[in-house]
Amino acid sequence: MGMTLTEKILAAAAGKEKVTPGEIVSVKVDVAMMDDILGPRIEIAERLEELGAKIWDPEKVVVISDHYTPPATIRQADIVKFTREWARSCGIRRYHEYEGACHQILAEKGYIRPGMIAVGTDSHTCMGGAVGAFATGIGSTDMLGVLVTGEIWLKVPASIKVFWVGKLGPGVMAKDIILKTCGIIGHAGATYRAVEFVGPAIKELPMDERWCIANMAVEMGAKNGIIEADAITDAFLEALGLDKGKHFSSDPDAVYVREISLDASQLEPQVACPPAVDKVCPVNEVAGEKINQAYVGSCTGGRINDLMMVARILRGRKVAKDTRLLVSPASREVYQRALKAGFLETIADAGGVILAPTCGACVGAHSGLLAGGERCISSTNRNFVGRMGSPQAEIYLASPATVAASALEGRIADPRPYLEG
Ligand SMILES: CC(C)[C@H](C(=O)O)[C@@H](O)C(=O)O
Ligand code: SF4
Repeated sequence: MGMTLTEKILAAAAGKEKVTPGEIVSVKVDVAMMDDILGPRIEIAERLEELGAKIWDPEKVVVISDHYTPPATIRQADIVKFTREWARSCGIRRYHEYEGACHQILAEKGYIRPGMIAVGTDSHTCMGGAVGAFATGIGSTDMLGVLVTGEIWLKVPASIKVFWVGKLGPGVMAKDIILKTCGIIGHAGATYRAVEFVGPAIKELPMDERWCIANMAVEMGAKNGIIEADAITDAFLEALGLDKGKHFSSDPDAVYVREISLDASQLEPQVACPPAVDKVCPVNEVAGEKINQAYVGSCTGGRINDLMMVARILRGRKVAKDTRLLVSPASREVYQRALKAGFLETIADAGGVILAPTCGACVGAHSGLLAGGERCISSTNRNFVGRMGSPQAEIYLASPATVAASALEGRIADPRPYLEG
């Protein structure tokens, strides 16, 4: 009986020929990421000191201050200062702040590569699976164990295969693929599972779009989301001057606990309705709902490909009166590329407001952008009560294309008419 991609990566990292779902293995970690909000300040620094323990390999540790940059309170500023000083004191060279969301930094710097084991103190660390690595979010206690030993124990997750055939139509994006998938599997339907995305519709996606899909695996409860590395992955890493890593692929006779087959050519733009990520429907079922705010940003939907799509829809048009369009590039690097490409100018000319690259708005770390009774459509990954501000505000999740079209109309809108011709 063969192994799946996830099982093969875990077997190699555990130094074993074979692993089976449910088995407990100890694997060597290649990348350990901590962010400011759940990183060293949450007991890790203190416990390491108490233990008199050293970090097993500072070169494999990445620390990123992103949730609290820019700080909205003095306490947040203190946390960023503590995180920065701790990283320096431990000789951690790869410390980043004011550069954007942690998962985008891990991605665009090529810190995570095919075949690697990557762990991070943030639930969307699974985004690293987009390059054919095993990447998962862990808590601070587990991270303490990783920092001291360089290993982590894992229960091998059984795999779900999501097979996407066909080709996405104009105005339909990877976010629509992952929202549709979340709607089918449900917010807990992949609990402690690996979700492997395969098929021609996935294979033709550029890296920017693959990150979005792997990022939201955790919104189905998944342990990890993963896309097999291929020539597109290699080209992405080559452009960074990095090695291709170790490519693995699922055996033809690999065993999956569930297999779902979907057709991207039939896929319409999707929307996740408040207050759950799996309350998903085609955009036209909620089109016309008034919105007060449209948000483009985050590690899910703030990349250059997203900003290019937003600029394409906004070009020569104006954001609706009484509607706020806020755009936060996923990282400083994306910001600079979008500036050079003129996308930010186009967005600003249409009436969009460009915010700094930050987690802040996505997770309400800036004490929230939304007042009670307001409605926002957002390219982010969570729409829980109170996520972006008032508990009486509502958040719809959608692709950057749908967000842009909705900003123009001041109501939830299908982006496809804006892309015809
Ligand atoms: C605040 C942080 C712990 C959280 C996460 O782990 O995902 C955040 O990044 C989020 O998006 O909700
Ligand atoms: S989901 Fe939002 S808050 Fe969480 S890491 Fe990504 S950008 Fe930051």
